Amino acid sequence: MASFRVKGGLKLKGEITPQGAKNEALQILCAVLLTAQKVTIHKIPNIRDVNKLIELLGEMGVRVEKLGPESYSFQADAIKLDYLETKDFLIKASSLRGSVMILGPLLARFGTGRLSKPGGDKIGRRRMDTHFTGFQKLGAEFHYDKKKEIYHIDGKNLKGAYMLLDEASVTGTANILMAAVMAEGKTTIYNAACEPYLQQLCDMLNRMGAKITGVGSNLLHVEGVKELKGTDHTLLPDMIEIGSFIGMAAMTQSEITIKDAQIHRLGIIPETFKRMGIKMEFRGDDIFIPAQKHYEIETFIDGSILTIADAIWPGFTPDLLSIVLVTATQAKGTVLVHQKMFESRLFFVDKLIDMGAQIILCDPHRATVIGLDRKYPLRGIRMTSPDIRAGVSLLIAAMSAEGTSVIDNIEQIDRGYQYIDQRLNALGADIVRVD
Ligand SMILES: CC(=O)N[C@H]1[C@@H](OP(=O)(O)OP(=O)(O)OC[C@H]2O[C@@H](n3ccc(=O)[nH]c3=O)[C@H](O)[C@@H]2O)O[C@H](CO)[C@@H](O)[C@@H]1O
Ligand SMILES: C=C(OP(=O)(O)O)C(=O)O
Repeated sequence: MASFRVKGGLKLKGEITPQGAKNEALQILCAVLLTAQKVTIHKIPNIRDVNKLIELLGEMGVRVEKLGPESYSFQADAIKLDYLETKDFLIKASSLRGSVMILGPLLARFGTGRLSKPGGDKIGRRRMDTHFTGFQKLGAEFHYDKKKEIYHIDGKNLKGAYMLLDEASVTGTANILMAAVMAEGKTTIYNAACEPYLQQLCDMLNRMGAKITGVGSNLLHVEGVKELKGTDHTLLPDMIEIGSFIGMAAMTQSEITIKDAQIHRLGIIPETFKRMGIKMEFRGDDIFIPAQKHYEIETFIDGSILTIADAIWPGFTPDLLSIVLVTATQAKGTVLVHQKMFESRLFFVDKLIDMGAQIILCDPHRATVIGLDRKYPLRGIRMTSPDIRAGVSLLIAAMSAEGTSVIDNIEQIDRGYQYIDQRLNALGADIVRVD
């Protein structure tokens, strides 16, 4: 288990370029299974989850070629379906959440898929019903081996269907969409998730020959085609990394420019940080955050305490609520953070409380943060990172704190943030990786 030793109280200065988006990468990488032709992908981040998925694709028979530091080509012209029956496959596939999205493409192209319980953050229940109900609507048969915890999905000759998803699941929508693109006839997916990464997936599939309309809305229409061809795709900048850098700049009183942020695809994210009093300027496609001694959380118009809650896109992404929460600890004012989607994602606040933050955990979904307005700095402590976003929130807390902190279990952070220690040290941070 590796750790970060973080010297607090340092101000950062300079430019940082966001990595390619983790959660988009996981969808796009699974989509390479949909064609026997070559697919080239650019801006692939060098992070644990993505590397694991690339390795898994390689084991499945996909020919993987590294073309440059962030570019790869993939060719799925010799998939070894018998590998899906091995223990090695089940173990590797279950080590990350994103692997669940190999099921849709496998079903579409080969009429069969297998998976053991997918991994990912332990942040509450993470059900998969939406995925399987969608596959069943297309005519596939689903079987769950309870003893071995293996999901089986089988079905040749999928047929297009109308479906109203029981929840706008991100990976569920991607999975069903990829299963539907080669189903016979017309599929309609209502209550689809529509975040930018899904829009990117739709655009990529359309370039491969799919016929999807309604992109960007929660009503997708798919006209099935016989086969798909190769394409080139470039990932968006990671919006969760961008949000993390905004929070980090405010907490550490740093002057940072986030380069090439594709601001028009960030939805409500910049506005939400602005409501916390954080000043930022859009300079072309860069976000300039000046060093700011104080930032004051707005209230609602009637003077009541601001609530920041997650919601499906175009609402505020749940993956940034932990960052909002830590950033509020040194703001002036009070905010109620309401994590509606996941029930175990706020428990990391006990570490922030140990550091001196004023937080009341109201229940598993809600925490009230009373900002200290920098009257008292947080204190450096030793702590463990429970999940990817809490991990980065603790890193931000440690960077702003007085003294030195140690963060254990940084494998969680490495799941989704590329060379984060080196990139932040280049701006003036002091983070040492201890193995
Ligand atoms: C690999 C990947 O892409 N992971 C992301 C993906 O996970 P993932 O696709 O697994 O998450 P889902 O969108 O399926 O659902 C997330 C949670 O929200 C609940 N839910 C979802 C939709 C809804 O309308 N109502 C509702 O309550 C679900 O029951 C679940 O507990 O989307 C999540 C929600 O943005 C993000 O946190 C994850 O980072
Ligand atoms: C929850 C997340 O990831 P995963 O779905 O891979 O666990 C995340 O990226 O914040």
